[in-house]
Amino acid sequence: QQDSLGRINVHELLQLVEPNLLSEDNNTNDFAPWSYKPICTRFIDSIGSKLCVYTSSTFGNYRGLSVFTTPEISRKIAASVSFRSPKSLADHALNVVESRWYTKPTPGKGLGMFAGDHIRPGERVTANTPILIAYTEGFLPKAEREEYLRIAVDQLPGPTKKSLLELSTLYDDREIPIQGIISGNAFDLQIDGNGHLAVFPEASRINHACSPNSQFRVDSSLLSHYVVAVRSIDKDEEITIAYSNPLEDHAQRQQHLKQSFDFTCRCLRCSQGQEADAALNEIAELQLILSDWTPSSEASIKKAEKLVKTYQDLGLEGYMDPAYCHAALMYNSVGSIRGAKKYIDLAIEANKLRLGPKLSDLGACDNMVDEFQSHWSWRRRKPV
Ligand SMILES: C[S@@+](CC[C@H](N)C(=O)[O-])C[C@H]1O[C@@H](n2cnc3c(N)ncnc32)[C@H](O)[C@@H]1O
Repeated sequence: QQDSLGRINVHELLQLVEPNLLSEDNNTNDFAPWSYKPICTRFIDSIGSKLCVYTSSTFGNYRGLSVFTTPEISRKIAASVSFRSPKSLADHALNVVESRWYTKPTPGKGLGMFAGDHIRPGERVTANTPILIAYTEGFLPKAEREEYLRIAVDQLPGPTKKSLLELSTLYDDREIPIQGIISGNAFDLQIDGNGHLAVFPEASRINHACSPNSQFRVDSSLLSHYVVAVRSIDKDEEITIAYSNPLEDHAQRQQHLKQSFDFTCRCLRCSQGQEADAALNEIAELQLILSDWTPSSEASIKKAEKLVKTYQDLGLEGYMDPAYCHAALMYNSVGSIRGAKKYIDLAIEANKLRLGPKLSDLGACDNMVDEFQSHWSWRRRKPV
């Protein structure tokens, strides 16, 4: 039976799955912190493990969480600070029900999320724990994966299960509805170096734009997902994030969005088509010049300021840290601590917004704060 699983049809599979649902441990009822006995697949050679469904009905202030992953990863999740200390979730204001936003239908994009009030740049829009996490794998037959995911969803608390099943679906395949929902709504979550897909139902209602007014980030150590405004958002304005890299050109963005999310983007930038790519080319050109440290370099303060402005004009406020870093280096390289300080502070702020408070990857700008004169870039260029 094991060898033929990949070839049997769904009806046969449905009869097979029940007896094949192996309990991880038949001898004890002690599966805390999980609320149900884990239900596992057989050993999957390519993963080097079985995969099991684990559900906590109480995690995240009784919002609940189901996980389909390996026993080893489930132990890591259970040992994480978010599981051991519910207070840590409160400390980070996670799963707080706020009236900062509401959802309503949008023309051509399904439901969308809108600002219930004016939201300032840097303010949080959502901050939540996931309700479903699934190990990313392509080894289980889809129908079999669906069976386990169905159990994962059925074991969630009623309102949480409802919020998941109401989400939009990427493909209308009645045989694998949960996978349709996951494909259309999940965010990547790395746990212990292993890819997982995680569903955060609030953020799932946020539509895409290529000049988004908000930015998301996932904190795997705290099992949390944040959406933060990157520019001022008016009351009743739609809240948007980027599903694809906004620094890619029009064709690349459209291809990614079509392939991964099955829609054609008609946002302001996309409506200008390839014409808007000229600004991206200008960014690339300016960055190349500003990265040239040879004596014949054409780098200048004017070009650094132009780079910052081009990012802003494209509505890429959430992606500004490289531009600010170039500007900080440029000012420092002509001995202007004032200019360097202004831009390094902006670069750090933008970087934290994008990657979270714990991470810092400023590349060439690293170690510049308060060390302007000992930084490698100090007076590297002749003032013009
Ligand atoms: C994560 S959901 C976003 C919320 C969704 N609109 C809903 O009704 O629940 C992703 C799906 O929303 C739609 N969508 C998101 N952004 C869009 C856009 N800019 N243009 C058209 N459709 C969009 C696509 O169908 C996409 O697969």
